[in-house]
Amino acid sequence: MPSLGRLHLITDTRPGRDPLTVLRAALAVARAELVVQVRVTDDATDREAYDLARRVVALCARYDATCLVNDRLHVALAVGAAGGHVGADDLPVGAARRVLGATAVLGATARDPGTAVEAVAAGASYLGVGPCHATSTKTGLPAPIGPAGVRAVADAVDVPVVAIGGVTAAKVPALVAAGAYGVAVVGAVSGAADPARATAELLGALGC
Ligand SMILES: Cc1ncc(COP(=O)(O)OP(=O)(O)O)c(N)n1
Ligand SMILES: Cc1nc(C(=O)O)sc1CCOP(=O)(O)O
Ligand SMILES: [Mg+2]
Repeated sequence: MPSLGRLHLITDTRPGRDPLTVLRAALAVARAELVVQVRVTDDATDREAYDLARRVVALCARYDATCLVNDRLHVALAVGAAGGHVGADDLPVGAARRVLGATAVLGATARDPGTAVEAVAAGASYLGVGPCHATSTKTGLPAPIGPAGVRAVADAVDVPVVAIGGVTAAKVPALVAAGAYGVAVVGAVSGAADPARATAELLGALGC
């Protein structure tokens, strides 16, 4: 299984955002340390997801960075991504593992230790854990679990824990101290005036 980067950038495809421009800026700074998760809005077509994902795979390949695809595992396979990420509304982790194969990177969302242990037993190779802090990027989330919630999950599993939800560079040290291996962000990079600088700040906070 490929080693996992510690900074995960999730594409922001909301209206007015320019995910590929943001990605180019982030890749130039983070290079192989970056994991890019292609996440499109639920109303996007598979063709739109495919078109974005194949462009992201090509950009990542220039830097030896990792591309994952959120939810749509057939798109991950179609574009030759390194793997995918699933949550409670997606294929179960075991089924996702069967789809992607034994060597793919497979992330699963876990908000508590019990779910985390089950996800790892079913084949998850890392866990997305959150929401750590309040976020306006995604609606319908439960209350933030904070660093203590991250610690509870990290103590229960032996795969990398990637903290997500309202993560900024300033919040990274407490999350790492709680056992997070890495962080996943949307707004901290996509919403920054200078995405390259924001990427550098996140990497610095991670100690990369
Ligand atoms: C790294 C990471 N962690 C959690 C999620 C959330 O996945 P999910 O719960 O399936 O929600 P959607 O992203 O599909 O709306 C994630 N994408 N990445
Ligand atoms: C896509 C997503 N999933 C979350 C979860 O907790 O499952 S939080 C989130 C959005 C993260 O965006 P930002 O970095 O802008 O807060
Ligand atoms: Mg999902």
